[in-house]
Amino acid sequence: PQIDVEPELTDGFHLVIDALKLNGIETIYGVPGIPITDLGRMAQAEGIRVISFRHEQNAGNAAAIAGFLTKKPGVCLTVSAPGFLNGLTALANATTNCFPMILISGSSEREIVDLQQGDYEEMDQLAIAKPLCKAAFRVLHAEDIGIGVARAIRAAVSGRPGGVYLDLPAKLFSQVIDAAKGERSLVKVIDAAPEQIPAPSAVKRALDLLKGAKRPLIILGKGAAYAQADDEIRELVERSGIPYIPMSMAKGLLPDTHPLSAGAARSTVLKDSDVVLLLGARLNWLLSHGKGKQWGEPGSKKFIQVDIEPREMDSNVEIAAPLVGDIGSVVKTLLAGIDSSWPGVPADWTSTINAKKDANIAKMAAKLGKNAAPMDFHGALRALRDVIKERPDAILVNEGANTLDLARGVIDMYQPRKRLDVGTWGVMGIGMGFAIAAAVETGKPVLAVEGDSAFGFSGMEVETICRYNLPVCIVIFNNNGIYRGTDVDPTGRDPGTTVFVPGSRYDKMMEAFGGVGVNVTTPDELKRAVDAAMDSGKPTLINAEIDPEAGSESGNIGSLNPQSVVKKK
Ligand SMILES: Cc1ncc(Cn2c(C)c(CCOP(=O)(O)OP(=O)(O)O)sc2=O)c(N)n1
Ligand SMILES: Nc1ncnc2c1ncn2[C@@H]1O[C@H](COP(=O)(O)OP(=O)(O)O)[C@@H](O)[C@H]1O
Ligand SMILES: [Mg+2]
Repeated sequence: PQIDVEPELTDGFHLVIDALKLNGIETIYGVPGIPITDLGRMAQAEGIRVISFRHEQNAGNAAAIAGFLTKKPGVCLTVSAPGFLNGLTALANATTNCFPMILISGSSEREIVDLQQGDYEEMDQLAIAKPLCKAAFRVLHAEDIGIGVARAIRAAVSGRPGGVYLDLPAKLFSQVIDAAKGERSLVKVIDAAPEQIPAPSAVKRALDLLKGAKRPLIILGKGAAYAQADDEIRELVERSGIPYIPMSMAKGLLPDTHPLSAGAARSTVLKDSDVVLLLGARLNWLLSHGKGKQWGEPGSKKFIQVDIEPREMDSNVEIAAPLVGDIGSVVKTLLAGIDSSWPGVPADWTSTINAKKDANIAKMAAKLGKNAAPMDFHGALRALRDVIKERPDAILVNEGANTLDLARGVIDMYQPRKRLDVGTWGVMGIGMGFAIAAAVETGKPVLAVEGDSAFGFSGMEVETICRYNLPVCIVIFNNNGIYRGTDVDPTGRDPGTTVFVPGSRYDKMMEAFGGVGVNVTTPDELKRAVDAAMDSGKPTLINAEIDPEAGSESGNIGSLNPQSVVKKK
């Protein structure tokens, strides 16, 4: 007798999970809710680590930095409409910073959205996401899930990495198809981020320029950190003898204490260099667009730019030697050209730099000595500088204004991809998302150095940090306000617009969820508390009391703020 065998079936839920696992996605950062609550549960049950946050922006920031750290796209999963919108800031920030991530959001049914009939959380998410990210796709049929996930992964990591939006309407998940057909529909992405070998003519043009330089400079950007070509980059600096400056998230590619680091002589080398080799760094506002007095006489510079994105060339100033390719491939070919014929770097250039460096390091040292209460930024930062020197594999997350600008210059980094901060946008709120993903992706201890305002953008995630028992030590530089803690309302009615509750104790927040809370008033107390946190690996929040008078408005970028010239009568 014919035994009717039920054909084995699969559905949208399982196909999404199978597609992610097939492509090596091991973690999802998100916030549960309709229509993706069960997707998260099922993913967890099938071995994907699912980290549930308190706000989608933080989950998105976690996914973005996971992408930067691993070169695999970080995945953020949200509900439709408001959850999707909360994830968009992180998706746009990832795209701006060239971090590979995929924002997967559930969405309303097309037929209802397109007729604007008022679905639950109705929004045309795909249309809204498109202008804010590198690529955006929607999947309507279960048999297309494999291709949809594959396209999202390749778009996120190939060429210039960036944010990708993947729109999954609610009805897709419960669509059922034959299991064998489903299996065949899955795509394992081959060579998602293909090497892009530079043209030999472009390499020769760049080398000729470098060989003729009297005062060459290398600028390492976070693209160079992302490339994970650490040995080649170090070899390029050391074999050529060319001084370098690291942009913020490129610090640690070579130790900041390296003899060829010109970080402490930044203004000298930007002004007096004659050939500048940009490695994964854009000439955007962070480098004054390659123009103006800090770059010396107009036309006094020749730029060589190494970038995977051809259209980056000439974005701000003329690039004399564009070198298009992935940094690993480009640096390998440059190294091949730095052989016995390499003329080396003129001694007067390196000695000029060293003299300037020594003077600036001495000036800084004088500021770091104070060990009293109330702490100023420099006293507190000296303690944290010593922690990182003793624990070079700890990951430093940093945001704020003074807390960011001063920490960048004081805390030396010794290993690549260990400093994670506000990046190209200078966005506040990345702190806890970055700290959580850094701990989850690397297992290393994380030190998050936060301005008290900056912390406030993502501070509710201290509960998430406790729930997963992550080795995160948060230090809040509590100067009682944004930039400073001294503004007053001239009418006397309210507090000033940039101050907070005096004497606030953020450490009590961490205690509320079972973590360790500490209040410190001197650098020595701060050092002891951070060391204890690093040794214990327990979630810790240290409330570091900083003098509200310390610091300056908007840190180093106060000049960007428009000032009113009209004094109202
Ligand atoms: C999303 C967002 N909102 C607001 C700002 C403006 N902003 C804000 C609000 C900063 C916080 C500075 O205060 P802080 O307490 O974090 O640091 P310091 O007091 O140590 O300077 S720094 C800065 O540029 C921003 N960059 N990003
Ligand atoms: N693997 C890579 N190879 C080459 N260039 C890369 C790679 N990954 C990213 N990039 C480029 O690196 C640049 C990073 O610049 P930017 O974010 O301005 O760095 P920073 O802010 O540190 O100066 C981007 O233009 C991006 O296209
Ligand atoms: Mg502050």
